[in-house]
Amino acid sequence: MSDKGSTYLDKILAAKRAELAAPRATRSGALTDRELLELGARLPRPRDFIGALREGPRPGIIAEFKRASPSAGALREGADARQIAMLYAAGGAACMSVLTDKHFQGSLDDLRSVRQSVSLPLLCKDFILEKTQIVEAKRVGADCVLLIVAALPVPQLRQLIEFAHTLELQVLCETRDEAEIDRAMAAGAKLIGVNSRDLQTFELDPDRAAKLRKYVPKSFTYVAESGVRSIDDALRLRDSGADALLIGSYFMTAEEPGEALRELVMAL
Ligand SMILES: O=P(O)(O)OC[C@@H](O)[C@@H](O)c1c[nH]c2ccccc12
Repeated sequence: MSDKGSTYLDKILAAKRAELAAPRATRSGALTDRELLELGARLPRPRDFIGALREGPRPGIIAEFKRASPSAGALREGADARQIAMLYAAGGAACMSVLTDKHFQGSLDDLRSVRQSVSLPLLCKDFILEKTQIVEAKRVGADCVLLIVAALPVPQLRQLIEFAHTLELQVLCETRDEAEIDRAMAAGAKLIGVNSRDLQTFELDPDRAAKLRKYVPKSFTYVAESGVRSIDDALRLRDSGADALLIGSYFMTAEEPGEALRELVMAL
């Protein structure tokens, strides 16, 4: 157990706030809300991330490009985002996620590279705290953004969901317990994720996503996030009723990421 105030999530969020407070090179840094909305609305229309998950065989796979994680360190030295994206697309991913936060050695450039190489719907996986980040995600080609309920007070969560939806971006709202699921649904989320890894401690509870499935009505799309380490893990989550599985490390550490994905998709 770690004290409140010194958890991993708190540290990452503090670093993110400092990053956001520093003068930025990007155009959207100094804009008013209205200017941000106008800028965001002019960007190309996003793809239908949720539709891609629901149309194909269930559960749809969201394959994640992830260079490293704070808990495991580097996952694949020198990984090339374009190349991995093409392997994921050919291997049968419904969608892709790109980790763009620097604690995971990611960047928005990775997302931009992936956008240039595949047409799959893309999730920008970052610690989003303000509207500028949503516009930046859309600018590099995201179709969906992650919002973490544990990182955002309810009014802010609601406002960011609404802002993303106005820009026609979809939102994956990440939760870890029943109370957070209720907050996500009340705030307007349609795509609900349950992360089996606790971002406060980085500990994995492999049954969490299956246990919490019953709290989310079928009209929402339910994503089981993290901790799939084998085909059996994926089958168990499928049987618990997950609509989609978000999987990163298992593919990134596989000798052949595209093959590992193809085998998993065939087994489901
Ligand atoms: O590598 P895994 O265990 O398959 O997990 C992927 C994804 O769920 C994980 O990267 C993740 C889920 N939510 C997050 C929030 C921030 C950073 C990372 C994450």
